[in-house]
Amino acid sequence: MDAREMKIKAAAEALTHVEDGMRLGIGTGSTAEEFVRLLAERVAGGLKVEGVPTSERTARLCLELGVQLRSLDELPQLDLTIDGADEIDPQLRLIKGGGGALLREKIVAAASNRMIVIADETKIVDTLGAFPLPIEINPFGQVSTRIAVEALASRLGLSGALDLRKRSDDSLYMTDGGHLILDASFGRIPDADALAEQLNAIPGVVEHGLFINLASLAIIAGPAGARVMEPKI
Ligand SMILES: O=C(CO)[C@H](O)[C@H](O)COP(=O)(O)O
Repeated sequence: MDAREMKIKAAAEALTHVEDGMRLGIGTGSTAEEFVRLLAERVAGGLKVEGVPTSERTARLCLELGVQLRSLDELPQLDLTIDGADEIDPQLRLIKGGGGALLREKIVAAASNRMIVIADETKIVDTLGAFPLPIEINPFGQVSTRIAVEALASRLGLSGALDLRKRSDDSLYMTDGGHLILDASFGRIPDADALAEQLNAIPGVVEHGLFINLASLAIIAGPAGARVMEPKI
C-alpha cells in the first residue's frame, strides 16, 4: 500500500463515523482531501451533510465536488470534525499546520463535539517535535514576537531555528487570515502542554499548531489496514 492508499484507507474508515444530517468540520491537507473525495461520492449518493471548511483550499475542493458548505457563523456548533495531522502522540496531542490552516482548523475543531484525526502511520510519534511547530503570528511587530518566542523557548530549554515560512517563489507565506507562520524546529518537545499555554500568552502569537485535548479519536492507516487510536490517559 503506498502513501496515498493509506490516506484513502484512513479517510474511508473516518467516513463510517459520518451520519445523515451531520454538521461536519472539514480539515485541510492531502489526507483531508481524500476524505472530501469520498464524502462527495456519498453526497452524490444521497447523504445529507453540511460542511464547514477549515481553509479556502478545502472550500474550493468541496464546492467543486458538490459538498454543501456553510460558514462557521451559520453553523457555530458542529457534530464532528475530520482532519489530518503532522504528528500524533499517544495522548492524541497533535502538531498541525503543515498546510498553513492551523488557526481555522483549531477554531473548527474546538467548535465540534468530536474531532477524528486521519493519518498514515508515519505521523505517530512518542514525543511531539520532530516536525517543525507552526506558529501563526501577526505581521505587526513580527520581530518582537519572534524575540518573545525565542525567550520562551529558552526558558523551557528548547532551541532551534525559527523560520518564517515562504512560498516556492520566495515570497512570504500568508495564511487565509492574513498572518505569517514561523516554523519552529525545536526538536523533541518534552512539555507540549506548557509550551502551548505559554505561546498563547504572547500577544503577537495568533495561534500555534499544538492541538491539545481536541482529538477524541485517531484513525491510523498502515500497510495492514486502518486501526483506531484513543487517547492514552
Ligand atoms: O494541519 C494541516 C494543514 O494545516 C494538515 O492536516 C497537516 O499538515 C497534514 O497534512 P497531510 O494530510 O497533507 O499530511
